Amino acid sequence: METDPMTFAPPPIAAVDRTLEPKLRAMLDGKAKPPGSLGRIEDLAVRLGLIANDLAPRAERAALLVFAGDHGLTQEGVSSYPSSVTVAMVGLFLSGRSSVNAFARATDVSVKVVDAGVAADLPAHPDLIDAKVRLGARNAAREPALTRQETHLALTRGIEIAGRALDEADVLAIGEMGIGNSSAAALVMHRLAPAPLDACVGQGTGHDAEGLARKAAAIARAAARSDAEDPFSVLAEFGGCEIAMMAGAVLGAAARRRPVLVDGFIATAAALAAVRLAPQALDYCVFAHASAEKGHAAMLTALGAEPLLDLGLRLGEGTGSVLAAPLLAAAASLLTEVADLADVLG
Ligand SMILES: Cc1cc2ncn([C@H]3O[C@H](COP(=O)(O)O)[C@@H](O)[C@H]3O)c2cc1C
Ligand SMILES: O=C(O)c1cccnc1
Repeated sequence: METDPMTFAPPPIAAVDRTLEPKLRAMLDGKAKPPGSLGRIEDLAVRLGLIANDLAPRAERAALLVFAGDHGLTQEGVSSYPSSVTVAMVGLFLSGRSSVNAFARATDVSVKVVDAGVAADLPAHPDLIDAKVRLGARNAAREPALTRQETHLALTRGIEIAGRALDEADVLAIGEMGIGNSSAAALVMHRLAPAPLDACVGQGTGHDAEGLARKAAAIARAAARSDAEDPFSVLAEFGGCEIAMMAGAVLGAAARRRPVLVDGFIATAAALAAVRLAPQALDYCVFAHASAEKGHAAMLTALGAEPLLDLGLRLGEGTGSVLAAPLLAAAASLLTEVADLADVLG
């Protein structure tokens, strides 16, 4: 494993070979349907073919990793919920009774939780991956959330964990749990989109006017503390454990030439960091949905990305990425299972 924190090198990621696109389009046009009649599902099928570099991509089996971590920034009152909700929700994910578990059962997606940096020791569980970098990121309003060594470790573990998940799945889906992480994500967006702070700060779990002003002021203090703008330093200063590890997971999936379904605002901030570390990683990201969180639309625009769904979700956990997983399976099956019109007409 790479250990020099000053020299994080993303894994090799191949840019997709677009010469395959006309072939994929011709295949889709030849199916037993009017050309283009399946709209954006056809575009998705093309993307999956390019990602796999294969005319018969696979996308039936999706695995969700929920990256969990805490944030010292919560000491500044940035969230309307206490940090203890993070560990409580991890327990709920493991008992199968959260929103994302319910959606994952409905869509046949497997769920594992990654302890990237929850601020409590967690008992072992078969669906819990212990990748803890530290017991919660530091308070970014006062000091860097992570050291460079910790950031390096988080990225590296994310790459490895994604690789292992993809030994048993075709598609990686990412989601997160971490009270305070909409603030961390706002800071990542601010530096890496880049965008003015007020375009990046939103409600998160929900706030009244006073709460939102307190959140914005804490985020402004964190931003004033560091002028970091390279992606590795931004993850260290502001991102924290689960955002840095999710960025690693995006790189890991891309290095394996597999699609990664990116959830809402916080997961997209992690994907943005991954793309700034390795621009080719963007070809492998499928943005699941347009979150209702302020800032998500502008972050997607900065990435040149168009989300699949628009359902007004603003939860996280991977709820949006899990709901989008069947669309990938359907798109791939268009290429692999649907007859050609010429064969039907004889
Ligand atoms: C019960 C509960 C379940 C959640 N599941 C996801 N989040 C979401 O809310 C958090 C981010 O919002 P903020 O920055 O305002 O704390 C993250 O944990 C995110 O995944 C939840 C939040 C709560 C309260
Ligand atoms: O878009 C998201 O993923 C989101 C929005 C608010 C709070 N938690 C997550």
